[in-house]
Amino acid sequence: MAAIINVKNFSKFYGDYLAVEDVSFEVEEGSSFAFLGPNGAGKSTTINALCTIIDKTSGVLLIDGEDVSKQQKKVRKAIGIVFQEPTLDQQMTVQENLVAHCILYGVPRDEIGERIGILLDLVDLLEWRNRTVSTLSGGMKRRVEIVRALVHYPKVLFLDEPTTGLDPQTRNRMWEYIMKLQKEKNITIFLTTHYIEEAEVCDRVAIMDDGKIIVNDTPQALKTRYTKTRAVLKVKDSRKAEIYLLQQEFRYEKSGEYLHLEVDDMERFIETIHSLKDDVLDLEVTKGSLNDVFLEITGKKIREGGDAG
Ligand SMILES: Nc1ncnc2c1ncn2[C@@H]1O[C@H](COP(=O)(O)OP(=O)(O)OP(=O)(O)O)[C@@H](O)[C@H]1O
Repeated sequence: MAAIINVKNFSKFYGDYLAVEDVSFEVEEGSSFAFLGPNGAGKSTTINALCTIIDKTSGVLLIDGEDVSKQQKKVRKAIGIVFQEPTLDQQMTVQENLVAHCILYGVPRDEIGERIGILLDLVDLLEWRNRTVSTLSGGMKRRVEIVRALVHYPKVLFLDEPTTGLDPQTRNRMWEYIMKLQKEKNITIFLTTHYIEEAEVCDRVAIMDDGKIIVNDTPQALKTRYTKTRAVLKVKDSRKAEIYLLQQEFRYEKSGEYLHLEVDDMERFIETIHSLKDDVLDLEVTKGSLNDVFLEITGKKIREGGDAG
């Protein structure tokens, strides 16, 4: 698949301060890409440069083949943005906010009503279209913002901490809506978040620290590379199993009926389980979490300074 976002050697100085240093990455069309990092890592700077809100110091940033510094109008039409801070007009109705956005983005007038209707329906807000925004809940407002970001049919949707401050249930529902919209419209999602479970369901995860991208891979590959796989084993004859594990040089701990071990070499582990198969009563194998990956790479917890919601 082709890359729809293409960043090469991007750097950004604020005065003398180098906030982003020589960052390169690509995002495939139709995929979801989570951009993680501790506070001050340079995520907003990168997203703002891609969204034409700030200019780069050096490098090349392309969206759908267009240079974000030179083709700002084209790029703005190709993207939708949902920021953490709400930007809807509180005194206007849902419909009025969305129509104003459509006009600004040159959506053909005879399509405006239908597009708004379809998208509001997808996020279960059709019957709220004539309500004043100030009367909606936080989660509903955020859904309206997502509809607004999509109503001009962008190819890329930028979500900068879109669910911060929402309760866990609303966050889950929001995320379901986002995934549904992504599938139906084949939109590319570029997400920054402090909630690791939102990154977990993305196709790729990049972790930024101190202005640089440290890793960029699938969640599964990151977990395999940066965390330990652990196994918990229950056997009929624990002495026999323990002797075998020691012979095979596995480190293990005993806890009640269970043996806990670290799996450094999956092939050797599978062979071991195969040899013990007549004795094994129960087996659970778990990889470390994306949280563990984040901690291993940055030395910080992802929610440090983030919203604890
Ligand atoms: N306008 C600015 N002027 C000077 N320094 C800035 C400016 N904007 C950001 N910075 C600095 O650049 C660095 C990167 O900031 P940025 O906002 O991109 O980080 P972030 O990863 O988005 O952090 P957060 O998770 O807190 O939003 C930080 O050290 C920040 O203080």
